[in-house]
Amino acid sequence: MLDEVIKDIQRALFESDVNARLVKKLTENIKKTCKLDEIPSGVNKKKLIQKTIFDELIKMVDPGTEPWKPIKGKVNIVMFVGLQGSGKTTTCTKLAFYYQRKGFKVCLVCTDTFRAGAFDQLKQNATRAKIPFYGSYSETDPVQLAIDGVDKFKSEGFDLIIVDTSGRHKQEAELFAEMKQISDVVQPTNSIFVMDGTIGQAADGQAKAFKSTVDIGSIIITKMDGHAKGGGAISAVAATGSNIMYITFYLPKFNLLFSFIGTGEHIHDLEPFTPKSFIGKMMGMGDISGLIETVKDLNLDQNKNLMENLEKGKFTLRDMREQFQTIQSIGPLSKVMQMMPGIPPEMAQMGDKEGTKKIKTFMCIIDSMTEKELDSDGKLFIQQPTRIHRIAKGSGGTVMDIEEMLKQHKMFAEMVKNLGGAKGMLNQQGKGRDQKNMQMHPNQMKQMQNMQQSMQKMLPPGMMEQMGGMGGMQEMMRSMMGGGGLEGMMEKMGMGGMDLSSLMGGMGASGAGKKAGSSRVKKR
Ligand SMILES: Nc1nc2c(ncn2[C@@H]2O[C@H](COP(=O)(O)OP(=O)(O)OP(=O)(O)O)[C@@H](O)[C@H]2O)c(=O)[nH]1
Repeated sequence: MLDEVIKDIQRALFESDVNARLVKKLTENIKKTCKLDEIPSGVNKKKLIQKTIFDELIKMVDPGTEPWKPIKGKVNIVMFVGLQGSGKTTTCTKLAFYYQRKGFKVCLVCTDTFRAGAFDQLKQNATRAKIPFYGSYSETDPVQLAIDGVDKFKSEGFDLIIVDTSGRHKQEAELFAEMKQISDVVQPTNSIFVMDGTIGQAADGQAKAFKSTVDIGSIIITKMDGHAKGGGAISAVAATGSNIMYITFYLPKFNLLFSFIGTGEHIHDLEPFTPKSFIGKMMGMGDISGLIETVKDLNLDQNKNLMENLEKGKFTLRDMREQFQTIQSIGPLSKVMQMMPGIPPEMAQMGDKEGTKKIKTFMCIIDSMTEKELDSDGKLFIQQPTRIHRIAKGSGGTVMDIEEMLKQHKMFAEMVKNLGGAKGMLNQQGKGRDQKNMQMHPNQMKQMQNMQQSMQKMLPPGMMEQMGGMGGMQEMMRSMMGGGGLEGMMEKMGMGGMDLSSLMGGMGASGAGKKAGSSRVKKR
């Protein structure tokens, strides 16, 4: 069994052009660690093999050091370099947006005078993301632009100044000379090399050439969109774009640190590179740490009004609107769903359109409410149904939409009330840790069932099965309500610390793997 699995993985890695020495080392390590003859009966050998492969793959992409991170309150100057079309300008805005969300005072400087339209592109991206920018239509000297832009933003107290430089189609002396001059005047705290993830073996030469000209601190690999195909260990390795595999497995050996990966053309499509998450996603295990980070970025506990209301067991329509707004700020729902183990990307995409549309409709409805209605518990709509018709007219939503939204709100409001406010919830969390089968009040049970039913209606077909059916969903919800929030939930689902074996068992991820694997076979 082990030999078979190893052969599969070797083939996949060779097909991906991964260096033969690395493949050999990986094989040796797996054989050394995974001594199947010595495993007592009762231990699931398949799971053990998968866990070993997981650990070994992580070792292959993990250089053991953290890439550079900006420090808040200091002037951090980041210079972006890379060939034309690698995705530099797009990635500059993505990175700026990423740190803006983390509370940095961020800005962008365009020094690309080579490509017509480069400044317009940066300007458009930056304006959309509300990020201050500097550039010029008349100044033709990139070095002067760099000096002026950086000076301006330094004097204005920005703590992260991102400088976009121009690219060329290939590695040319002119490009490197310009890059060096800008680097000399700007004195970047960190230079980031942006590399197109689809270039395969050309990555070596490119990385070496750029690294020998400026002191590159880290790499962002773009166009990794295809890599997140779910799947069991081996099929997923094969399903992964071959060129991307080559780069991710090979460049850490050059001592080049990956900081982020670009996963699409939109501003939200940037993810920190962490070996565990990367390999986990590759194996169809979701990205738990990414999910936790995204949730932390939302700073839900800093929403004073909501927290105060929850503590009192209150949940108004205004609170609901704030929740919708928060959800929107993290980008498309599919981004979050893709991080969840067992949900294949194509399924997440399916949920995206409908979910986002519904949230927009609900927000328009809430925006048409009066202050009194917003701060209410929604009962006044039952007492005076004419309010519903008024809102339908003003919001463009239908009476049915409004009723559906009010029903959702009522369900959550009652749940908050029944759980006895935030204090009650905390008590339940404590209990939940010790009690395997948390005792619920009949009211709570009913709320939970209602919630399950409406969630089921909102989920795309097939997703319910992915989540382990109604039983899986019940377990997840019980964990959410009683087991210490998201992290507790992961722990209960057997995903604390991304333990592969329990994950495979707990989530039915191998089933998702089969699907992804088979679609790959068809493609070839
Ligand atoms: N699918 C996908 N496309 C990307 C990604 N990053 C960038 N792109 C696209 O790649 C193309 C080139 O990106 P740019 O940001 O214009 O490239 P650049 O390196 O700034 O090019 P120059 O300014 O000419 O040097 C654009 O169409 C981007 O939308 C990514 O992560 N995934």
